[in-house]
Amino acid sequence: KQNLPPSPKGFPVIGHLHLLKEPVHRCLRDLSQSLGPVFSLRLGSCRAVVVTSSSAAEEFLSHENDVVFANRPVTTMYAYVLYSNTAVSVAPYGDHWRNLRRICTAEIFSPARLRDSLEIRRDEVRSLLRTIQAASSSGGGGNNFVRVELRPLLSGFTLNVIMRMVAGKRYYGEDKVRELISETFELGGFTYVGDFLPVVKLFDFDGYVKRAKKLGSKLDKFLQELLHEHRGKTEFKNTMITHLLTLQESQPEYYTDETIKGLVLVMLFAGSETTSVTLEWAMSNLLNHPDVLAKVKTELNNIVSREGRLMEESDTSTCTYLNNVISETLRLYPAAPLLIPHASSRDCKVAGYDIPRGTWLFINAWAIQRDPKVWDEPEVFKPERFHCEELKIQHGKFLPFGMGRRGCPGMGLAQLILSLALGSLIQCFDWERDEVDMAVDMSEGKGHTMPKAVPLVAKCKSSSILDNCVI
Ligand code: HEM
Repeated sequence: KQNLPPSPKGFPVIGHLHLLKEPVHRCLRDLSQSLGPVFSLRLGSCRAVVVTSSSAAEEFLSHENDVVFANRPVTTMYAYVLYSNTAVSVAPYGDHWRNLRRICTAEIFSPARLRDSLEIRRDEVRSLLRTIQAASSSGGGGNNFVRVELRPLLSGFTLNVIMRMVAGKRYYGEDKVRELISETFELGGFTYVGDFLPVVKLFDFDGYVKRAKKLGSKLDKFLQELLHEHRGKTEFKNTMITHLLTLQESQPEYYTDETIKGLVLVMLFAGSETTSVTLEWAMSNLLNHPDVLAKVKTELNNIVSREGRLMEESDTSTCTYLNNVISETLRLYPAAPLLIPHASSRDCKVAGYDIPRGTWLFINAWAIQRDPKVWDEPEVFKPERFHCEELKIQHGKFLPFGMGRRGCPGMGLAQLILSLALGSLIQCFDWERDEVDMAVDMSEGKGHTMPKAVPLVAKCKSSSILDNCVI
């Protein structure tokens, strides 16, 4: 008798699992065109609701319902990798999660902690610029444009920023962390078929459970070593781990080893690839829109270069057009197109529908941010639209960092990294497409963070500012 959201025709046992094709956000948007902005799917034994309109998103994640949907689905992968689903990104809503979020707000992302780590971000951006400068001079220097493969540079850069903030170490060139992170992404936390069809998990036909267990113990070993190093040595000052270990001494019940390891892992998983993928999309957009690129350069010349210096983090709030470019990139290419799935903790009624307890909730941010009912020329890259400050705070319409209680706590840090890195790349180099007459391919590849299908290769040469400034 329940009034459930509409649903397509499904099969016994598998329900609608067969309908999900990569890229899933596109496939769900297509389904919404016939089923409407709120529809439900049966994924094996799990029920899911998919939301594709800004008003419905706001209703699901608004004050009243936000608390009901503040849970996360429980998955096999995070049971092994994120300490029995207890790390901040996957923990069920409740006291433990609230405590983790409090630690994030007060001890990791507070303005004071971000100020403490400013030098790290500055240093890593300079190191990225030096690498590109070296490549451009080895290509003949002067007026010659040289080819640069940006993906490995950008992903190395963001991983180093996060690793240094967390553990005081650079990891560029060392493959251990990268391998562990990419194996985790490969196993895919919310897409394992065994979480929907328990029989698959029970017999572990594809060896997934075995791999997840093995990966969990490799990650734990790596993290325990990091904690051990930090306990033994005084050279690690001002890292997230030393800070949390100091707090552990006075409040051991809150800051257990497991809590600290879980926080470190989540920072690495949630913070590095999301940011590097966004930088790659932003550069790709700019190469396809040389007029926009020129406008960003002019803004940077007017605010920074005319003072004969390189961009600093303190400039990021003043460079509004640059920030609009980043917002427009996140609108068209959100690194978490379906956010992270939420789950309902009790039966509720939303948008006129009955939603049973335990329902998975997918908010299709990618589709909402391209909805022609909300956005003028939604498929066009137009940073000017963000001149209107209001757009950034209309939660249900622009939600690349999610919204409500489970919204991204790293948003401020991500914006600092994105703005400083993108601004510095544009200030210090002139950029053009690898093949001048051919647009950069903007198709989406496979993966949770919606990476580009074709890694970005661009051409660049040093700007005149580098003649006067030492990086
Ligand atoms: C461009 C960069 C980033 C994007 C687009 C992004 C986006 C998101 C989104 C969409 C969510 C889920 C929100 C929801 O479920 O409603 C999320 C959660 C989260 N993000 Fe980010 N994020 C970024 C960078 C970062 C960084 C740099 C960090 C930390 C170093 C971080 C840490 C987290 C954590 C811990 C959560 C889980 C929150 C919870 O479940 O309570 N993110 N992020």
